Amino acid sequence: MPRFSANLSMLFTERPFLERFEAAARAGFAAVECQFPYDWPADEVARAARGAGVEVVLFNFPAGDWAAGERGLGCLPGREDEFRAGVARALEYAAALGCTRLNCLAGVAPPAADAAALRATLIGNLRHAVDACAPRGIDVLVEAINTRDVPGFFVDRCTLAAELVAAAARDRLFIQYDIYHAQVMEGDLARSIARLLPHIGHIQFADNPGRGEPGSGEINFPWLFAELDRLGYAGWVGAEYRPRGADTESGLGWLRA
Ligand SMILES: O=C(O)[C@@H](O)C(=O)CO
Ligand SMILES: [Mg+2]
Repeated sequence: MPRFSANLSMLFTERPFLERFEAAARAGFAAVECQFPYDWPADEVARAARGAGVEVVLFNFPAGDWAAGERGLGCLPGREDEFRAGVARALEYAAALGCTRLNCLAGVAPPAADAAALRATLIGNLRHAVDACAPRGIDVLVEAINTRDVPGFFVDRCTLAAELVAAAARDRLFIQYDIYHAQVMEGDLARSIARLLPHIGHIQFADNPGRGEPGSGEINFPWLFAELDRLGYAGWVGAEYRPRGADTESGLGWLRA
């Protein structure tokens, strides 16, 4: 079985954030990840992870005004300074948490924006992020998000994420392969993972439809997890789903299968 991490932005949300680290450890996770740790002081997050004995394996760069509907800054012309300040802030947290993977969310394309300008902005920001992170031993990832859930998201397919990684031409820049988003937009999961494997730095999953735990939708996770082993994927696989039951624990049968 792959090495699983619990995404604390979606799992164990029945508890306050800083208590989720211990809950994940008790449930059997050796590692955790989250989307944004920035609402809590880095030293408090580090203390929670250390106290629970779990590794923090990934989080996102700051992604703009989330409450206002922004879903990332990477592709947005004119927001480069804000993106770069976010990289610096993420590096502060990564140092405190010992985290070596940071994910870049490209953002939602502004209406009538020039796609070439968005692409150039994203590539420039990815290069900046890698140039800032790589000397610290930190990988940068770019994640494709489905446009049914996030209409207009600029990087909507793993094939596009792969193309951007190639165009940026930087070491330590990888795809964050989210199985849920890939199933919604592209399907053909096993073959696309196999084809992109050398460029995948992290995998996340949820079932489809509904973004719930394995077994709540159409994806054959027992087979797919075994395929990740057969393919030799040695990275982390992040459980990033909405538990269907009253609490996270009741939906962890997949972890114990
Ligand atoms: O798939 C997702 O939604 C997350 O990985 C994320 O960070 C963007 O919300
Ligand atoms: Mg994801």
